[in-house]
Amino acid sequence: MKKQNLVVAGGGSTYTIGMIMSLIAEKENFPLKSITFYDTNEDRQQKVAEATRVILREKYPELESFSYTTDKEKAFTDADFVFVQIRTGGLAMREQDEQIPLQHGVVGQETCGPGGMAYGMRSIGDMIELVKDVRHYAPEAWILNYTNPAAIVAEALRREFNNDNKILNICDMPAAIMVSYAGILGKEVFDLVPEYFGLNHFGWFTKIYDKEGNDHTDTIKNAITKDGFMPEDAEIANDPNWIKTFKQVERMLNDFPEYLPNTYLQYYLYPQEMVDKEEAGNTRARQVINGRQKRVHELCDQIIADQSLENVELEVDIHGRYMIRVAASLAYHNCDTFIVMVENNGIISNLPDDAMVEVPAMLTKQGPKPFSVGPISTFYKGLIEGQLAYEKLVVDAFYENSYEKAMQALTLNRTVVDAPVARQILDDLIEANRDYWPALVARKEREFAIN
Ligand SMILES: NC(=O)c1ccc[n+]([C@@H]2O[C@H](COP(=O)([O-])OP(=O)(O)OC[C@H]3O[C@@H](n4cnc5c(N)ncnc54)[C@H](O)[C@@H]3O)[C@@H](O)[C@H]2O)c1
Ligand SMILES: O=P(O)(O)OC[C@H]1O[C@H](O[C@H]2[C@H](O)[C@@H](O)[C@@H](O)O[C@@H]2CO)[C@H](O)[C@@H](O)[C@@H]1O
Ligand SMILES: [Mn+2]
Repeated sequence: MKKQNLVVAGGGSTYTIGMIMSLIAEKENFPLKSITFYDTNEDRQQKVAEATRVILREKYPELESFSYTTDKEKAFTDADFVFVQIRTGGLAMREQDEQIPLQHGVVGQETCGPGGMAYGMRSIGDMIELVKDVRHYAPEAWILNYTNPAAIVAEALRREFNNDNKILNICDMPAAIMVSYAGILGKEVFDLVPEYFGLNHFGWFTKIYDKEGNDHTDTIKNAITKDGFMPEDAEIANDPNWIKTFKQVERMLNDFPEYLPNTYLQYYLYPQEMVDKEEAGNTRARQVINGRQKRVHELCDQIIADQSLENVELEVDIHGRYMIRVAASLAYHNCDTFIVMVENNGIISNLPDDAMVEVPAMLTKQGPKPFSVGPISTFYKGLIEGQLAYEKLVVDAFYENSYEKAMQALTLNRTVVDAPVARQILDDLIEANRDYWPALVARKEREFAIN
C-alpha cells in the first residue's frame, strides 16, 4: 500500500488532535509517510502541533516526517491529500453569527439561517485562495474539504473549479447519526449502508441496511419513537447541547414519520422553539470556547509540559475516522459507500443538475460514483428547493457583492421569512463583517447614498 503525504490545513483547529488520534487508529487503512500542518495563525497552530509531535512520537513512530508551517509552498509541495478545516473569522465571528440573528428573534446558528450566510460569505474567499494554492504546488492532490458552511462552500467551489474532480466536500453529521443507529442495532458504524438524500445539513435517511443487505430502517425508527435518540460518538455523547439536539430526532420522526431526519432539520422545522431555548449570552460559540477549545488547549499544554501522554486521556472520534475512511477509499479504490456532496446531474431526478446534493456514493480512485436517488416527493422537494435557492443566492451575493441578493437569500430562508426582519439582520451582519466584506460594504454605502 502506498504511504500518503497528508496536509492538514487549519492545523490549529480544535479537531486536529482528534484527527491525529483517528489517523493513528486507522493507520492500517490509511498509512502515512508524512503529516504536515498548515495554518495562517502561527501561535494557534504551534500549540496543537507541539502536542501532536509528542503523540506521534509515542503512537506513530514509523511516520517518516511531521512538520508544521505557515508557508504554502512548504506545506503543499508533494501532498497526496489535503484535509481542509479552516474557520475564517474564528470562533469570535461565530459568536456574532449566532447572536445577531437571535437579537432579532431568529435562529442563531453556525451553518443554518443568517449565521450560516455570514459564515459562508466569509469562508468562500479564503477557500478559493486555499484551493488555488494547493493546485499550484500539488496539482494531483485530493482536497477533502469539511470547512463550513459546507453547502455554501461546496457551491462556490463547484462554480470556481468546475473541472477539478479531485475536490470533495464532506460532513460528519450523517456518520455521527449512524453511530447512534449502530448503537441501537448493536453493530459497527462502518458495517451500515445508508440510503440518504438532501443538501448538506438538510437531508433524510430513507433506508439503513447492513452489508449483508438486511433492512434495519423500521427497527431504528421503532427504537427511536419508543426509547428516544442519543448521541453515542465519544466527542458528543456527554455534551448537553448535542444530547438536546439528538432528542429532537424523536420529535421530528413523530411529526414526519416517513424518513429519518438529519439533526440540523430542527432549525428549519421548529425555528421559533429553537430561538426560545437559546440563552442570549451563551450561544454555541461561547460553549465551544469554554468547552472544546479550552479542553483541547489544556490537553496540549499538559502533553507539551510532560513531553509524554502519561497524564492525558485521548479518544478517537467519528469525525476523524469518517474523513480518513473516505480518503482511504479514494486512495486505494476500496469502492466503499459514504455520504458526500456531489453535483446533482440527475441523481435526484426532479432537482436541478447544478445543485450540490448530499447523497451516498461509491468512492473510487476516479472519484465519487453516486447512486441514483430518483424523484423525491413534494414535501422534501419543496423544502430542498427553498434551501437550495437560498444557498445559491448567498454565493451570488458573494460574487456580485450584492446587498439585494443577500436580502433575497435571507427572506427565502425558512428561519427568517419576514422581509423587514431579514433587512435588519442583514444590516447588522454587514456592520459586524465590515473587515471581511469591504466591497459589499462600499457598494451598499454608494447605492444608499445615491438613493
Ligand atoms: N463538515 C463538517 O461536518 C465539520 C465538522 C467539524 C468541523 N467542521 C469545520 O471545521 C472547521 C474548523 O473548526 P474549529 O471549530 O476547529 O475551528 P478553529 O477556529 O478551532 O480552527 C480553524 C483553524 O483554521 C485556521 N485558519 C483560519 N483561516 C485560515 C486560512 N485561510 N488558511 C489556513 N488556516 C486558516 C485558524 O487559524 C484555526 O487554527 C470549521 O470550518 C468547522 O465548521 C466541519
Ligand atoms: O457546535 P460544535 O462546534 O460542537 O459542532 C459543530 C459541528 O457539528 C457537526 O459535527 C460534529 C462535531 O463537530 C464532532 O465533534 C462530531 O463528533 O459530532 C458532530 C456531529 O456529527 C456538524 O456536522 C459540523 O458541520 C459542525 O461544524
Ligand atoms: Mn457538518
